[in-house]
Amino acid sequence: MDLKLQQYINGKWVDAKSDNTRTIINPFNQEIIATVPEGDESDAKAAIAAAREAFDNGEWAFTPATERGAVVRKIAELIERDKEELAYLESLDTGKTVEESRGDMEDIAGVFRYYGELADKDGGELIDSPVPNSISKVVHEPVGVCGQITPWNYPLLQASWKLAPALATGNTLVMKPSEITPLTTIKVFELMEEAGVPAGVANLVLGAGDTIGEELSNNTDVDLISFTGGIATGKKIMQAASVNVKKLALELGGKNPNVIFADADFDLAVDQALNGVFFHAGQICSAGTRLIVEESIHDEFVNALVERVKKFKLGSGFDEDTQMGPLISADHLAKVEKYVEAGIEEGATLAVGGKRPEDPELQKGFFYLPTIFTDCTTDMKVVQEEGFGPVITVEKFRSEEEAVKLSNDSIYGLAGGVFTNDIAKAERCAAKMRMGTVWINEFNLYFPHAPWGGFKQSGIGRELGKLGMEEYTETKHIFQNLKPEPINWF
Ligand SMILES: NC(=O)c1ccc[n+]([C@@H]2O[C@H](COP(=O)([O-])OP(=O)(O)OC[C@H]3O[C@@H](n4cnc5c(N)ncnc54)[C@H](O)[C@@H]3O)[C@@H](O)[C@H]2O)c1
Ligand SMILES: C[N+](C)(C)CC=O
Repeated sequence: MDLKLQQYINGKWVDAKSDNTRTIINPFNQEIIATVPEGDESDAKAAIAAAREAFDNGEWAFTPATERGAVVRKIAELIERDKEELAYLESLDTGKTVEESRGDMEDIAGVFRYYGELADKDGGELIDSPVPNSISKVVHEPVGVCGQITPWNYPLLQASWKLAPALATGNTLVMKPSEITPLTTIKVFELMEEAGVPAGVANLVLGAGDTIGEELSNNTDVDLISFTGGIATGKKIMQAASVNVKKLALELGGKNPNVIFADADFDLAVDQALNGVFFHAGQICSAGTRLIVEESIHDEFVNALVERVKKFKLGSGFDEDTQMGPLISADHLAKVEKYVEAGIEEGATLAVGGKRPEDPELQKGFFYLPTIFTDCTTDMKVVQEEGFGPVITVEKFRSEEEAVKLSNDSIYGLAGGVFTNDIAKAERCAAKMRMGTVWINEFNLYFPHAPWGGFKQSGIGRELGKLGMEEYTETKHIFQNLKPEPINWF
């Protein structure tokens, strides 16, 4: 593996100060694929100090946005140059199919290109001042030192949503990827160094959340935390970040409704219901795991899903016939199994799946069969909680109002879908569904131009789009009196 298996601090590739290491395994067969440094608070402190120095006394914040944009676009070019290697590493690390990883790499290059092009498009604005003989202008400045923490399910995609806008707006940063899937994030730091990101501007620390992650949240030299991960972790970060009132961007979990009306295109809805959940074995924040089907087509729709699910090919992400790979870890597999047990105990009916596969080829990996529960009610834990695995729950509805009510009966508000050929009805539902993204006759589509993020406990703020860039800026009003006179009040 041609990869610097180290941390990157102040422009240097380094081991952990403690010399501790962590092994990284392939979830398909539990083979060791790499050994990386296991940093701790002292490594995090060194990286934060480098980022603080680079922001306070370096040039990056005052580099013309046009030049910053060119560096960010160069990163996009290098990602495209190395996309096959990056896709290989992502599938090796996460178990997802290499086709999915190739798609991720295209998306990721697009994110860096989008923010590279947006970098110098917002020079602020002149205000038509109400005060005679004055100049009033609004400018956007970088926030400062940004702590960036990412999850294991889309390691490089979620990293790109943070790195690209932060660099484009002149911030410095310390990134901590998930300790179990660091490989593509290491690679992109190699590419950022090659693209000319100055020493100290982007720093990479490797290790656990309760050491490095907590240091980033607690350290008063960090001005912003951008976190993507589970709600429980997000709440801990919110509390820790209050130490110096950090700016916060939180992209948290989802339990995403997918509403299927009887007047939908049936085959499209079946296909999209499967795509909406079983990509990456359901380990997707916006997976449409909460299926809500109009009663009149419920049985036919469920039967169609079950027949398709029974034919799924599970296997290695590097086998081109594979449709679904393993879950990320033994711990996560155990969590999904407990989640399914709870569904059975609550009275949901197992229509298909609900156990590990028996295929001898799959016994070394963390595999779980695609699973569908019917006879589900909104009060069930298996309906309300994010299982983060290949598990669909199915509820019925009889009216548009009931469909929307069920969709909104959740602590989450990340994303949702509506399938119908009555576009007026789709728009009415979309207007009432309390979530950051609503797809109509589509599911799990996203691109750099449109903002992404959650209502309610699915998060705070937005990534992607212009809002994703604004998250990394502070807004300043500069007022100049051209004919100043004493006020003589006192
Ligand atoms: N909203 C989105 O866009 C989005 C995208 C991807 C994943 N997710 C969510 O992420 C979750 C799955 O990812 P995960 O299992 O890696 O989540 P997680 O919360 O367990 O870990 C996420 C990151 O936080 C770090 N961390 C753990 N404890 C920490 C602490 N106390 N302080 C600081 N950092 C800490 C981890 O090391 C990891 O890097 C799911 O809930 C999924 O919905 C959301
Ligand atoms: C990539 N995304 C944000 C749609 C799903 C992440 O889990």
